[in-house]
Amino acid sequence: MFDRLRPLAPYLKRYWPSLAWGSVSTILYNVIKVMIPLVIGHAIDDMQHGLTESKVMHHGLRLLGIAVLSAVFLYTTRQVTIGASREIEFDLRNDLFANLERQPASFYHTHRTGDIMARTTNDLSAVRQLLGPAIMYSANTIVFTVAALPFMYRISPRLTFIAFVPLPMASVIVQVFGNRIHRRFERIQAMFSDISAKAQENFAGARLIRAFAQEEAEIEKFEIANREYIGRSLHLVRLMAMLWPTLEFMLGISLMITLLVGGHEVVSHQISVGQFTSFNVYMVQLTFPMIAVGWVVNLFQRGTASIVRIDELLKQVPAIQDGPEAVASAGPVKGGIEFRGLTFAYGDGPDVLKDVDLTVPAGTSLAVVGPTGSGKSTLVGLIARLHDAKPGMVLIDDAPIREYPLATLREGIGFVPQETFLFSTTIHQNIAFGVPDATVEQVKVAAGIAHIRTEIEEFPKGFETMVGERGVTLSGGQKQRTSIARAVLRDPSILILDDALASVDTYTEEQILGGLRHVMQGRTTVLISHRISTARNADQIAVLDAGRVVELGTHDQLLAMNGPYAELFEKQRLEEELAVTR
Ligand SMILES: Nc1ncnc2c1ncn2[C@@H]1O[C@H](COP(=O)(O)OP(=O)(O)OP(=O)(O)O)[C@@H](O)[C@H]1O
Repeated sequence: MFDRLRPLAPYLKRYWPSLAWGSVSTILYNVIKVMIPLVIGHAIDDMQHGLTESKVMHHGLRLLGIAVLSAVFLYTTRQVTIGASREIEFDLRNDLFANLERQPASFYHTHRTGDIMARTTNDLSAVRQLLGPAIMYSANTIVFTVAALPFMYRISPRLTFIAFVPLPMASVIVQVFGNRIHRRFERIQAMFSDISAKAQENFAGARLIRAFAQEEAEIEKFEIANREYIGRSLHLVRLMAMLWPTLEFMLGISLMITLLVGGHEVVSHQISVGQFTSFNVYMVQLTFPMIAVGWVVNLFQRGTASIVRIDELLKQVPAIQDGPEAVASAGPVKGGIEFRGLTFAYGDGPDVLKDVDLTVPAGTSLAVVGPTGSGKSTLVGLIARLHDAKPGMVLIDDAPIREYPLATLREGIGFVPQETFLFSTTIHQNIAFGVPDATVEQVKVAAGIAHIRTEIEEFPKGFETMVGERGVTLSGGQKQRTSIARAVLRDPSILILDDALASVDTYTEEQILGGLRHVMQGRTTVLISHRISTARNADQIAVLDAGRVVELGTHDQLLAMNGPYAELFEKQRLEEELAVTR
């Protein structure tokens, strides 16, 4: 079990002063608590040998002193230990978030959001319980038992031995139960992740579910998963319900043995009534710490299961990060892009791009057209290192792309992805994302270039309008243009538009392209499109088909080739004519 706790070592080390102080408080608290039975024992013995008012007062004051001191140390124990567990929880949560934030997009394709959320909430809370209450209660039990044993032994070695006989049995029971609890808890946590993931997907895909009238079916599926979860939880509850009474029963037997054997020792004058009473008070004082062992074991089992799940996320090394070849002084990016004999596959999958040779001089534009699935998004994703090509296949300003630190590379790129994403905040904040010190005027200018400024200003709150869950829902085209404004505001050397004009009409498209042409003078633009109208003015147009560049040239050159581009152009021209005559 301790092996599994190893990931916590650096955190425990960081807070060792608190933990050390917590340990000192725990020891002092328990040492003081051990005095209570002794004082009571003395008081009872005094009753048999002429009790006076002053003696009563004396014992009373001693008990009061003990109560005050133990209260103080109990307070510091709880405050320091639970406080440290909260600090560690804080650090762990930050580290988890930071590591998740550095993961490439592919990580989120292979890990479900709900599962990640469950690990960062439920599992984290289980780890905190282990670090706080579990450690505190087990330390209390151990220290109190160690402190009380010599006193109990001094009263009667035989009685101590006999009273403690059932306890090893109790620990065996706890161990057996503990293993089962651990296994069941692991299954419960895994199921909880499943349920969270299911709920998250349902909320995110709410529109689709309504559109396909799948509410009832989804509710039913959720209910099945939920029933399974509760079934497994009840299994655990049953186990726990058996553990506690078993432990209490063992302690009851201990008390009974104490009464039988101790009573006999009192009758035969081996120990006094006061000593017998002290012994009993010790046994009662030990009851809760012993019962707590069962609960603590449960917390330990849960916590260790959870730390393993959290550690899996913490250990996840971002697949794309600065390597040894990154040159700290590289950059800033000027905008020259080259794909040299580029062949690329996702993981062990088939080649998605094959032998791509393309050069985009800084300050020029490249349009990429081609059928769906031909590799267009993959190609532009390689420029921002959203996925990594083999070394030497992608060059920026004639240097291998990996020589640029990721931050420098991405600072020089404005990326408008195919699927736009807006945060639940104001339109201003959404556009200024990545440029936190952008002025209101700069945001407005960027919105103007993306041809969305007037529409935003028509909202009652203008650029301060909230988007998403807490505000307005923008149309697909409005979202795309907000996303373009966001990329333009970064003042990038390379602007990448991945089918970013698909949701706007041809008139708006023309206006945006006109604005961009002006802004992007001297900078590099790469745009993906299904429409010839978007691509036709680019300095170069590459036609991709099944991962290969099948045609490359200007609009006029490609038309003259009479190949797939000319075919596409003709098809779209006819479609436009039909739309006009209809
Ligand atoms: N993350 C990924 N993991 C594995 N395969 C992927 C991944 N992303 C894309 N692919 C595969 O790579 C191929 C090219 O996809 P890509 O998105 O680059 O095409 P595209 O030309 O941009 O298509 P579209 O015009 O439909 O957006 C497709 O076969 C796709 O299934």
